[in-house]
Amino acid sequence: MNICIVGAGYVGLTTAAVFADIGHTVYCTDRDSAKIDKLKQGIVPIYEPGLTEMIDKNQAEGRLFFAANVRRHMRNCPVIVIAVGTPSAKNGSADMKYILNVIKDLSLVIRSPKTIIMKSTVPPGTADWVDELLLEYGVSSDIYELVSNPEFLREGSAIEDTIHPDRIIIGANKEGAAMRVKELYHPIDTRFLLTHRVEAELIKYASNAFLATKISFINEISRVCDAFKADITEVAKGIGMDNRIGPKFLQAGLGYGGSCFPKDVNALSYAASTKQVKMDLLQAVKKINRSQLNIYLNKLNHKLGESRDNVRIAVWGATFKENTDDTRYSQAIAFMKILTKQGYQVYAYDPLVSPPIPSVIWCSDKYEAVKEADALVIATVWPEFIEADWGRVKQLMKRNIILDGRNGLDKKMMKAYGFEFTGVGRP
Ligand SMILES: NC(=O)c1ccc[n+]([C@@H]2O[C@H](COP(=O)([O-])OP(=O)(O)OC[C@H]3O[C@@H](n4cnc5c(N)ncnc54)[C@H](O)[C@@H]3O)[C@@H](O)[C@H]2O)c1
Ligand SMILES: O=c1ccn([C@@H]2O[C@H](COP(=O)(O)OP(=O)(O)O[C@H]3O[C@H](CO)[C@@H](O)[C@H](O)[C@H]3O)[C@@H](O)[C@H]2O)c(=O)[nH]1
Repeated sequence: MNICIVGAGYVGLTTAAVFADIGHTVYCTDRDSAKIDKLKQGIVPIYEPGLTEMIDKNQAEGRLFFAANVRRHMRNCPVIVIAVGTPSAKNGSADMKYILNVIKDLSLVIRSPKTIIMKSTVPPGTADWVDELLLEYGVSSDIYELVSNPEFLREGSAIEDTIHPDRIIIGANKEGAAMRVKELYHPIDTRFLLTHRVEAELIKYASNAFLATKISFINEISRVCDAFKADITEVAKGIGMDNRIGPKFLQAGLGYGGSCFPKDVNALSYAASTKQVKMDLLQAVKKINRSQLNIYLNKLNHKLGESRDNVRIAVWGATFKENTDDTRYSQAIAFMKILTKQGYQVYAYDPLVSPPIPSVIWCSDKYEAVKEADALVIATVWPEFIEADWGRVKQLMKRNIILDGRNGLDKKMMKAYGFEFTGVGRP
C-alpha cells in the first residue's frame, strides 16, 4: 500500500520506518524542508534507538521516501497518516493549529478515495469536527474515511513499542474502514480493539492520564515513606506484585515530564470542562507533580545548609527521561532552573543535549561536572550514570552529597563508597 505520512517528528518517523519495514511504500512528508533535506541525506534529526538503522535500510531498499511536497503525496496516496504536533495552548487545551493546516491542505487534494488515519493525539470529538470542516471546504464525506488510530509509543523505545505494541486501537464509523487500517498492520502480532472514533480518542487521553496518576500516586506515597523512614522502592515492589496493580510506572522521583503527559493531562481536563465536567483527580495529579521538585529541593537545602556562597551542584541528565534527546517539559531542566534561582552554581552534563539555560554551565563529561561539587543530583537514569566510576566521583567532589532524583542508584553501594546518599522515600 502507498502511504503518505504527514509530519516527520517522533511519531511520524517511527510510523514511516515501521510501515516501510513491513512492506508498504511510504512517503514521509513534512513542511519543514530543512528537516526533509537532512533525512534524504540519512541524517535523522532525533535520537531514537534503532530508528536511523531502520530508516537507512528501508530507504536503500526503495520503500521509504522523504518529501517536502506534502500535498503532492497526499494527493497520490490512498492512505494518509496525520502525525503533526498537538501542543498545549495557553488555556491548557490542545492547540489544533497544525491539524487545521493539514485539513486545509487535504481539502485541496482529495480527488480520489482516501483512508485518513489520525495518529496525532487529539481531543474527543475531533474526528467529527474534521468531517464538518472538510464538508465546509467542499469535500464530500463519501470520498474518504477518517479513522482514529492513536499512538502509544514511548520515546526511547519507539521502534520496539511500534513493532510489539500492547494493543492497537482503531476507531472508525464503518467496519470496512477499520478493517482496512487493521490490514495495514499485518504482520504485527497484537490485540486489536475496533471501536468508535470518539472512544479511540478518549482511550489515548485516558491512558496517559492514568499513567500520570500512577506516577503522582507513588510520588505521594514516597512522601509518606519519608515520614515513616520506609523505602519507597520496597513499597513499590510490594504493591506491584499484585497483578491487579502491576509493577510498571511505580517509580517515584522528580515527577513526570515529556511532550505528552503534561499536555495530555491538561487537554483532557480542558475537554471535560467544555462539557461542565470537573476532573478533580487530575487536578491533584498535576499538583503533586508540580510540588515534587520542591520536596527534593528542601532535601538538598537541608543537606547543604544556609550558605549559597560558591556552593556547587552537579546535575547529571537534562532530558525528560533516559534514551531520548527530548527536553520538552523536562523535570531535570525545571530543577536546574530552581537550583540556579536559589543561588547555587549548577554544572550539568547530559549524554546527548546541552540546551542553553541561564547560569547553567555545561560540561563535556560527567566527571568534569562533579569536580569540586558539593552535591550531585541524578536527574535521569542513563545507564552510564548508574555504571559510573563512583570511586573517581567521590575523589573529584568537594563534599559527598548525592541526591538521587530517580531512585536509579544502589543505596547500599553509595553508602559503602562513603556518600551521604539522599532521595525521597529512601532513608
Ligand atoms: N512524541 C511521542 O512520544 C508521542 C507518542 C504518542 C503520540 N504522540 C502524539 O503524536 C503527535 C506528534 O507528536 P511528535 O512528538 O511526533 O511531534 P513533533 O513535534 O516531534 O513533530 C511534528 C512534525 O509535524 C510537522 N508539521 C507540522 N505541521 C505540518 C503540516 N501542516 N504539514 C506537514 N508537516 C507538518 C512539524 O514540522 C514536525 O516535524 C502529537 O499529537 C503527540 O501528542 C507523540
Ligand atoms: O514509573 C515512572 C515512569 C515514568 N516516569 C516519568 O514519566 C515521564 C514519561 O515517561 P514515559 O511514559 O516513559 O515516556 P513518554 O515517551 O512520554 O511516553 C508516554 O507518552 C507517550 C505520548 O503520548 C505515550 O504514547 C506513551 O504510551 C506514554 O508512556 C518521564 O518524565 C519519566 O521519567 C516516572 O516518573 N515514573
